[in-house]
Amino acid sequence: MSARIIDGKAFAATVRGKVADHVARLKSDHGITPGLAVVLVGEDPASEVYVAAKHKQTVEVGMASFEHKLPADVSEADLFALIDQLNADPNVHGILCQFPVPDHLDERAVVARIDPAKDVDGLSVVNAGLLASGEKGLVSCTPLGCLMLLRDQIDAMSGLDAVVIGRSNLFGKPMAQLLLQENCTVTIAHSRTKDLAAVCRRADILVAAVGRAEMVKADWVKPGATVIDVGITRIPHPDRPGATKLLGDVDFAQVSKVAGAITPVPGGVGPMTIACLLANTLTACCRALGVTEPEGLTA
Ligand SMILES: NC(=O)C1=CN([C@@H]2O[C@H](COP(=O)(O)OP(=O)(O)OC[C@H]3O[C@@H](n4cnc5c(N)ncnc54)[C@H](OP(=O)(O)O)[C@@H]3O)[C@@H](O)[C@H]2O)C=CC1
Ligand SMILES: Nc1nc(=O)c2c([nH]1)NC[C@@H]1CN(c3ccc(C(=O)N[C@@H](CCC(=O)O)C(=O)O)cc3)C=[N+]21
Repeated sequence: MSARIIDGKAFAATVRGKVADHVARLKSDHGITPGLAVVLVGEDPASEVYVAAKHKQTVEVGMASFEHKLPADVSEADLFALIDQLNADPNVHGILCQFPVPDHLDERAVVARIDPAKDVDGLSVVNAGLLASGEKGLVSCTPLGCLMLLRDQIDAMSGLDAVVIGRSNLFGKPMAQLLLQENCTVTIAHSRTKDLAAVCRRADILVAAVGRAEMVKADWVKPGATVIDVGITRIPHPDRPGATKLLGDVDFAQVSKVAGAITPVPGGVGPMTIACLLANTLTACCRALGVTEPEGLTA
């Protein structure tokens, strides 16, 4: 048997379509255009590509996009001055600082400077705490995207065994909280987990977010399980000199023979991340205005 391939690219397009409809309504009913500010420090080529994609998609759904590129040696004080200005700007509803930032800057301090109401990455202590308490906040984009894919795939998540490999603040922890909210029995695995393969084999829902190419093998996967591959490793392309290729954390060729459903890399979780960034910006804008939030775009 071979697994159903979950088309994250197509699903992300429908999410962006919903966002665009709501943006149009906000404009016509309230004269408001939601705005997203993206801050990029330095010249990391991968980050440049992501930031360009975010800008393009933000404009496509009818939102305002504000890009701020700062030199790699920018001082913390200058970066904070920009964030303060964006926090105070009524045309900016969402703020994202692309990570990684250069070593002399502290990511936690950067996140802490962003107004939690505009923290569309959901990384602030306030938003992490709201999620853990089951209250309404802004949820990190990649786990939110995975949740949307899972809700679409699985009729009843309640009572299922879910295993998340990875415990980062950006992904693993919020993903586990969301699965818990769906009444899954959740295990968070990490680099110190004993017999990871056996832990994974229990999972009805297996989510891998490590960053080790193709580490999840077919005999780690329960037959019929839903497998979500978050990991992204960029390697030199085997056939095309100079080009690169993306690999996930899951050995797709083998695991897709065992799983019930699986996300590919690319074209799975990745496109959902940017779609959810736009969804979060719209949500933040609706909350700032005190108008009804769109349905189906939040946790
Ligand atoms: N598709 C998308 O939109 C996105 C993709 N990503 C990708 O997801 C991956 C994870 O990202 P992120 O969470 O930020 O990464 P981190 O490096 O912050 O976290 C990686 C996690 O994997 C765990 N880990 C490392 N080695 C092993 C191992 N051998 N066995 C089990 N667990 C292990 C670590 O455990 P420990 O805590 O013990 O060190 C850690 O919790 C990356 O490849 C990243 O590129 C990330 C964000 C968005
Ligand atoms: N503050 C912050 N928030 C983030 O959410 C954040 C970040 N920093 N730094 C880097 C990671 C990574 N990330 C991705 C976004 C889109 C794709 C994506 O669109 N991937 C496509 C393909 C992209 C390609 O071909 O290069 C796919 O998987 O199909 C992947 C990864 C967001 N991140």
